[in-house]
Amino acid sequence: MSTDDYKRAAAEAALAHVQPGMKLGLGTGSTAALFVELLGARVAEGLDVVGVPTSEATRELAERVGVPLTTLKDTPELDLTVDGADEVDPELRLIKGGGAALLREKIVAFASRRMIVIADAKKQVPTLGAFPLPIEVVPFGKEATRRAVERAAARLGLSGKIEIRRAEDECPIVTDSGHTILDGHFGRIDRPEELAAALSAIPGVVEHGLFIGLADLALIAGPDGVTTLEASPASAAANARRFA
Ligand SMILES: O=C(CO)[C@H](O)[C@H](O)COP(=O)(O)O
Repeated sequence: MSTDDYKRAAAEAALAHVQPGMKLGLGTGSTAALFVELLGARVAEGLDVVGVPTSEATRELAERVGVPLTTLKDTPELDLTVDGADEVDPELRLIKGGGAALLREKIVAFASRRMIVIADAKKQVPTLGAFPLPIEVVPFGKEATRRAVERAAARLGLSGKIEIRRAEDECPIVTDSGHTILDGHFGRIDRPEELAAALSAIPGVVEHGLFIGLADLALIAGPDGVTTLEASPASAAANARRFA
């Protein structure tokens, strides 16, 4: 089976968690796109759900395959978000943002009672950081912000280039919310919580791609089938407290 087959298997497994009447967060990326397509087929068969897309790309896809959409303005609390990830560690901490949608992805995940991550087995890692960490920054002062990120990372013993993500024409890419992405090539992030806090404290950093305490379940598809990883009871309880 190919990686795409595994992505599809993970997306199919997530469909089993969708109940009629649910308000869903719809992730971004190739794996999440497969989920949206499968969801569209179920909607065509009569499934009644509504979704909030985490990017313009997902909005366009959902419209094309017939998934009814809403907004966080009209539907500020969601039942379940299904999204992909660039890396998943054993504690269900994630790196996301390879598709530059991390800001909306995190807002939507945070507005959801549950988040299910769908991924092929290559995304499963013992320690986060081999995938460059996306950091969304305001374009104003981006070089100063890049240097501040570099210093904050160095204080945590992290080195490695921090690069402005560029399109093929060499211009900085622009996210759906009009921001720039920095990619931190840290190699290994031993203390993601500390890095997350340090990044969040930098003016100009809008959001970072460390998703900690958001995922409740990961459905990881590989040669041995789909493996289900669950968040620790403490993490699940912290997630639930968001709506208490
Ligand atoms: O975070 C993301 C987009 O911002 C994606 O979920 C992540 O990049 C995984 O994408 P794919 O399923 O294509 O491997």
